Amino acid sequence: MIDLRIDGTSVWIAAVAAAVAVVLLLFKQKSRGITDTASLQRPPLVDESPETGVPDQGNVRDNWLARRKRYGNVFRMVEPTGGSGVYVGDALALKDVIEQPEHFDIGPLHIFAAPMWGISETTGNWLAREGGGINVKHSSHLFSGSRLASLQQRFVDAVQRQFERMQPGATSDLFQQLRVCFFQSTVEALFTKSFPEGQYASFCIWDAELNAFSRGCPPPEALTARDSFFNIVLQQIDEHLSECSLQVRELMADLEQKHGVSHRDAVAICVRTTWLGSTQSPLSGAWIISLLLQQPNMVQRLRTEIDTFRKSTGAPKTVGEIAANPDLLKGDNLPLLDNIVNEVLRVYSAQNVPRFCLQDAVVRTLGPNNTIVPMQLKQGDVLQLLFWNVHDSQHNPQWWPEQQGKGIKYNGALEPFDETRFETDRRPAPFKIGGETVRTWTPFGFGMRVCPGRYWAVAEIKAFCLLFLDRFDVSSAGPMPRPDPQRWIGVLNVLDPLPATVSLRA
Ligand code: HEM
Repeated sequence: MIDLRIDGTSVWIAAVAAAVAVVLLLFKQKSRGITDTASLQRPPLVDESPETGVPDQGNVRDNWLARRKRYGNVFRMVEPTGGSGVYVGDALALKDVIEQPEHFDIGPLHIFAAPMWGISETTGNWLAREGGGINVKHSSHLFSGSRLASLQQRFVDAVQRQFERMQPGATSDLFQQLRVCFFQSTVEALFTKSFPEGQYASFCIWDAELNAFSRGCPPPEALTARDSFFNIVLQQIDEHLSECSLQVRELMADLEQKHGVSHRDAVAICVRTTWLGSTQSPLSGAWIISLLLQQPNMVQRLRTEIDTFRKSTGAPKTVGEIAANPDLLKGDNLPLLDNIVNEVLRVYSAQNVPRFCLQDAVVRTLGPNNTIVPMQLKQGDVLQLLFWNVHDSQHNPQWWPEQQGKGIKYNGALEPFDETRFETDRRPAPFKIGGETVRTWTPFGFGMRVCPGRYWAVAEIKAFCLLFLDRFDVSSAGPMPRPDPQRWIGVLNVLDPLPATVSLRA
């Protein structure tokens, strides 16, 4: 997931703005034929909000909330560095952006972000043009159907190996332990069982520095961490390709043979996909178990749900067999688990993805009483699409109504956790405006750039949860850890440890 933070220290946006001239040149040809709003009656520019407009709140999350309170769901922010970005958290404006890829593209941003994964300038340019779309489309194919099933089986085998090694009886930071297990299982599933252990701490150092890589000045320790991860992936591919997942083998073959990407760059694109698959999912897995430990009654209900389902499947299946089969994990079979995963994605996953405005364009935003307020975006604007803002139940109670007595607001979370809001009769529906349908639930984005790993993400989070509950009991769990308000945008990082003792279930 693309994690571009809006903290005061970030000069990412400034770097992008400074390079706009280059990008515009690159995209001159592409922009031909796009309607220029000069010929239309111009709606107002997205409000310009001077940096001084809202006092610094001390962390990324509270800065965002204060700005939203003052400027609404779509606003231009002038960063302390002088660069500017437009934050789009309005359901209708998001639709307009996503559905006009000819106006709003992620492509140019690939050029700046390429060093994050060791992608060369040439391939960064290819990704910025046709390569980005090709890669997302091919990845969607790789992470679905029978290919997904084989990857999921590898993931489940890897989780079981990890869980076998967990020390029952010891008290430790369970949140951290779970993240590590999930991460290791992900890389073993994608590559091989011999993927060296102990990489997660270094991965996190690198993962936190997308902004710095994008502006060309990563800290030395992040560069070392990236290179170390890159070299392990390179070694896995060069020395054990036949043992790697279908996903890795087919991605490499497609990039090298069909698109003429160099071997090193094909590896770098694999590194990028692995990174995208290893940032959010391990955190989501750890958040879900942490939440369950706060609600023993929910654990009991989940165990009953899985037992009932196991027995209903003709020849009874083991939990491992169910966890390895993405079809069996679907919401119709295990509705409580499905609702919990959705609510984790809603409350503990603050989605933020960037787009670049290729040509002056108008987007519609929602005004009071279902009115439509058009706003103008300028060529060169860097947009941050905030899907999570639409999911915010406190901010949008019309789509996410609360029910008396339901939901628990945990320490540091912005809103109550209430998995019942995804039950059939409460499930969020898209809303209609003038006969047009607008989405209100998009944890993986939508349209041409929708997350190609979404089915795997959901299947692996569910499998991780089921395998854990099947194998372990937990005692003396500490309180729910708080999400880190400084690392707000992207799936939420954790601020506190979760001390807990695991024991094997009888
Ligand atoms: C909880 C887990 C995850 C969440 C919430 C998530 C969410 C997202 C979102 C919101 C986007 C951007 C969509 C857009 O630009 O409009 C995205 C892109 C992407 N995700 Fe995921 N994702 C998750 C897990 C995964 C996994 C497991 C993989 C695969 C290993 C993956 C691979 C990708 C790729 C390849 C892209 C496309 C980036 C591009 O445009 O080139 N994601 N994801």
